[in-house]
Amino acid sequence: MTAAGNCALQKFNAGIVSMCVLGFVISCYVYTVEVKMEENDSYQPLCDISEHISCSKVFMTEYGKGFGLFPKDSMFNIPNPIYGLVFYMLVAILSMINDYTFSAATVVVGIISNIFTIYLSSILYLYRDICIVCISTYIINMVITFLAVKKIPGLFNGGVSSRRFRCKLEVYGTRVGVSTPFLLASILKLLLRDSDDLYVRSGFGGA
Ligand SMILES: C/C(=C\C[C@@]12O[C@]1(C)C(=O)c1ccccc1C2=O)CCC[C@H](C)CCC[C@H](C)CCCC(C)C
Repeated sequence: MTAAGNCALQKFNAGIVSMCVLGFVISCYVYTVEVKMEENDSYQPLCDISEHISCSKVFMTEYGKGFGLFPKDSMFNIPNPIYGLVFYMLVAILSMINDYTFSAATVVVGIISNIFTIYLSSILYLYRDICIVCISTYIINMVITFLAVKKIPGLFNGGVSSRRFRCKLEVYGTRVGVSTPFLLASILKLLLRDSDDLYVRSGFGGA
């Protein structure tokens, strides 16, 4: 059976790629919030809901750049969401290659991302902060790793899982593939327009 005809693989790939798109969009959002916060002190992002449910509280700490692991002048001391963008792009590419080595690599990268999740959530706990966008990326990383592990048996011919899946997702798969860039663009536009409103409002407050 060819990889393309294996519906189990298609299902897992569609799942992983969807999670990567979601993670990519969230990372874009986090990055725009960080940029706007640096431009304007009174900017209030949508993810700041209350004192303890706040995203901006941790973005501006030393852990918001290079995960707080690198010295200030290091070239790795870049905003965490940039790492996120590279990570989700990498996982999406790796997962679409239905080869044992690349699938194993997806699992390894997924496990590394879960180690970062444990580290970052312990920092959220120390700050007694609930950062919704951060926690969403933790859940996404867990789902990606779970799907990447489940995909492995489907790589082998006559894998146990392949018989159970009928190719219902073939249509869904192509539809997602075509519309994803458009969906992504409209979500981003919506998010940016919303935060611009807040930006203007808070700007008027100060003027
Ligand atoms: C938006 C994002 C994570 C959110 C957040 O990082 C944010 C924004 C942050 O400021 C923060 C502050 C304090 C505590 C927690 C947080 C976070 O939660 C992306 C994660 C993606 C994932 C966790 C990346 C996995 C890392 C790769 C495997 C690459 C590592 C590369 C190494 C060279 C460092």
